[in-house]
Amino acid sequence: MTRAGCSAGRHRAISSVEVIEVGPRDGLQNEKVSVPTDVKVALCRSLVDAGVRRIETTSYVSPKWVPQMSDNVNVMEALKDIPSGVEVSVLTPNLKGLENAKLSGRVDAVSVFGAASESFSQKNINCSIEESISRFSAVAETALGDGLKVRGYVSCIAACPYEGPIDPKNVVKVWKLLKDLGCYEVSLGDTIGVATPNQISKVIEALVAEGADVNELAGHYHDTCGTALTNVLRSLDLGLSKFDSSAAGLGGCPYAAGASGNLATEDLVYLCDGLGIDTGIDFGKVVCASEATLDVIGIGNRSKSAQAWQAKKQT
Ligand SMILES: CC(C)(COP(=O)([O-])OP(=O)([O-])OC[C@H]1O[C@@H](n2cnc3c(N)ncnc32)[C@H](O)[C@@H]1OP(=O)([O-])[O-])[C@@H](O)C(=O)NCCC(=O)NCCSC(=O)C[C@@](C)(O)CC(=O)[O-]
Repeated sequence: MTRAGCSAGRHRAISSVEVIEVGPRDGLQNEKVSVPTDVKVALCRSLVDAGVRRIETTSYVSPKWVPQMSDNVNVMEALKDIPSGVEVSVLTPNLKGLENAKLSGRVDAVSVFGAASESFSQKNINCSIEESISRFSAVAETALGDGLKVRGYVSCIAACPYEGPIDPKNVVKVWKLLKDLGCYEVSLGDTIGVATPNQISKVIEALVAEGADVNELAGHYHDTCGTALTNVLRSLDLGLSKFDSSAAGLGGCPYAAGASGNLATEDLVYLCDGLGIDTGIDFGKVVCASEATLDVIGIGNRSKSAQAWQAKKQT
């Protein structure tokens, strides 16, 4: 049976998936409980020990806007010795963020984060899309000149918490601008976690029609409506092999009310393991990696596969 807009079963041709662990940043930026620096650092280390090879450790944003990330300098100082084979990335919305990130000495890639919605751009980074691109341009030029990689995000690829549905054309517009700045990869954010697979297809197909290389796109799907994994499956069908996820399904966005956590890394790994797709990540180790963080926050693991694994372990 062929699904609309894609050939069924193409995911079987993908033999490995790159997991970009965003829990320490996207996961923790929105938690009400402030997580101590040493707990964040231990989370990052345990995730790397579980096999994570790309990790977004923190963000260099205004501490007034996102106080949960205000210990960025200390987090990065403690992570200086993360093995060189692990790509460490951080969010940098402007030159001030970039300059601070560079001081850490252990950042491989910086991420600029734009949106396909004007309202979200204003709420999230206090400027229009056009102004954000001009700021990102300065960040990208300096970062690339300093030998850093630059990653791009497009938020609200399917819907915006303030404007509702978003036309894929707006996603294409921002993707092009980010690509022109020199982003090696653009992460497609279903920021409020409402997209369904056909919407994801429309966005990816619109990008590919305008020349996007699927190897330079990543899926960043929140799981508010329980569709994140199905969106991964559809993305695999369409050739994507890079996905952002968050240990234990932590997360949300401070400027997207009601948005729940990211796709859980455990669920992504469980799916890939079942499909015979290599992630390099040990499922049991990644479940254990977030335990101390969850204890501090006072919540359980939000991943269904992790919950099942934990229940089985207790019997
Ligand atoms: C972008 C700004 C800084 C503009 O904020 P602003 O207030 O317009 O900036 P400003 O240039 O007017 O500066 C105001 C103050 O902020 C300081 N400042 C200025 N820049 C920095 C910086 N880099 N680091 C530290 N401090 C900074 C600056 O020094 C000044 O300090 P003051 O003089 O008042 O003491 C602000 O709006 C901000 O920090 N926003 C937070 C954005 C954020 O982190 N959002 C959540 C992440 S995005 C997301 O979750 C979506 C994503 C990526 O996951 C994908 C998806 O799911 O879709």
